[in-house]
Amino acid sequence: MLLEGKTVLVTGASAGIGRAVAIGCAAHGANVALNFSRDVAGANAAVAEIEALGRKGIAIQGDVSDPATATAFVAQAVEAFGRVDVFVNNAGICPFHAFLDMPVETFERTMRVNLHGAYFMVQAAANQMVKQGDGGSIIAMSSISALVGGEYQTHYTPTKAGLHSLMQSVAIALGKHNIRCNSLFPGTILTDINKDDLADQEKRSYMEGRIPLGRLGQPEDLVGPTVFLASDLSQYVTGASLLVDGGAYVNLQ
Ligand SMILES: NC(=O)C1=CN([C@@H]2O[C@H](COP(=O)(O)OP(=O)(O)OC[C@H]3O[C@@H](n4cnc5c(N)ncnc54)[C@H](O)[C@@H]3O)[C@@H](O)[C@H]2O)C=CC1
Ligand SMILES: C[C@H](O)[C@@H]1OC(=O)[C@H](O)[C@@H]1O
Repeated sequence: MLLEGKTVLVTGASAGIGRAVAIGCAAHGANVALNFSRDVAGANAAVAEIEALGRKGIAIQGDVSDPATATAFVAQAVEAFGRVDVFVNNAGICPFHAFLDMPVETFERTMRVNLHGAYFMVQAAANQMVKQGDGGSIIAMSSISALVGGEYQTHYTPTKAGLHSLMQSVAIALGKHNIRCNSLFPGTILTDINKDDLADQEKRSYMEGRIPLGRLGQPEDLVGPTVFLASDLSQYVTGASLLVDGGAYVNLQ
């Protein structure tokens, strides 16, 4: 088991990629603390799946845009499991909207959830890992959107580039503590975040056609890459990023 005995924390884990990754880490031996914002039923169902795998799970409610959520999440996870080995910053929103009339509130909310929230979560997890004194792994669910733009994502893509940049800088700041910090760059993964956008069949077919592996991603496609970065298999990997996009990024023509 690659994550036997490790404690993994995942934000935004009641649904989608976060939920798949939380359950996937448990399948590889970890106990998992889940942050969630509103979906109590989804969070409890994920904990039940983790427990069915013979691992411990705990769901802790909190809006990541509030910096106080970060310290509370880490403190409650430590109270439950004693330590933090792996922190996965996953929570995120992408309310698609045109650039020219982007509401200030939509812009600011996206920044606060995706980037400000990540900053304080990563800081809280890192402080706990430093206190423990034996290293750790921090993983940011960035995006292919860190590298390329989106017409209706002008508020979102900068947060994903920012997350990747944050991982690069904290990889330097935390290397002396043997805390590794890396980004995952998912392509288009079928979740609630893009359900409405991909309800447009023409757009969905276009997106599928861009992917050399011939399909859109599923949340479970992120489990292997996350477990790799969480585990000692990647012990010399830090400040890195990994595309998980079926090849979409390299497909110019
Ligand atoms: N689905 C996709 O195509 C891609 C998704 N991503 C990223 O993956 C991450 C997960 O997204 P998905 O699973 O696709 O979407 P999702 O909408 O299914 O999941 C997002 C999760 O974040 C939680 N969340 C939202 N705001 C929150 C807040 N203020 N506090 C705490 N939790 C909050 C939601 O409750 C939900 O559990 C996001 O950061 C997203 O940007 C990156 C690349 C592609
Ligand atoms: C929500 C989008 O479908 C998704 O989010 C990302 O980060 C990807 O680039 C996709 O555009």
